[in-house]
Amino acid sequence: MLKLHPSIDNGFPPASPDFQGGTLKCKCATSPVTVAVGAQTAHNHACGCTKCWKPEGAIFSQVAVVGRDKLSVTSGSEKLQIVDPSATIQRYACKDCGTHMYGRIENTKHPFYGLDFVHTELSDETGWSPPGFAAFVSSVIESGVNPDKMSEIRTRLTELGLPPYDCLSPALMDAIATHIAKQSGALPA
Ligand SMILES: N[C@@H](CCC(=O)N[C@@H](CS)C(=O)NCC(=O)O)C(=O)O
Ligand SMILES: [Zn+2]
Ligand SMILES: [Zn+2]
Repeated sequence: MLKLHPSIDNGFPPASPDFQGGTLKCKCATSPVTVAVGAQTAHNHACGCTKCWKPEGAIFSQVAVVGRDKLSVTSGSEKLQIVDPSATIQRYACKDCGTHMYGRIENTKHPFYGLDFVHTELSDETGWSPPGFAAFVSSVIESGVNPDKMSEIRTRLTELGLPPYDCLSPALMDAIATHIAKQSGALPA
């Protein structure tokens, strides 16, 4: 069976109503970095891009967003370093185990400013919002996936209930374009 991501391959439970978040923990056996997320996440999805963190053996990342005011590093902050300071999303990774603990956008004009990116499978809690689509699917080829596998990958994603897109979902692409049009004046603010 094709393996996409350990939290996705066997299906996933629905979100728990009134779920209030949990604690993300890196993979270090001792002194792990911990991050408290104090709310349910939104827009959870599979991402095939080369920049998003993937667990061992996965070809997709699973990534969701939460308000930056709901996220705090609760231990091991000294082990965090920004993977690529020039990227739009500044991904804070544990320098010992490589796990990305959160991604933050500092550009206040960015459509997603105010949201942090998190991988909720790093938490032991259940009840997080499940993934709803797959983004940047064609990008898995950039990580070395054989292009001949793409049809099988898209079929499997669809079967799992994750419509595959080669950028973000239409709803998110529309939201980004609307934000940009309001900034440029093409649409009334
Ligand atoms: N094809 C590129 C796509 C990278 C990309 O654009 N990733 C998206 C989804 S995470 C993004 O918003 N990136 C912003 C960033 O990485 O800062 C790759 O796989 O590296
Ligand atoms: Zn670690
Ligand atoms: Zn990505």
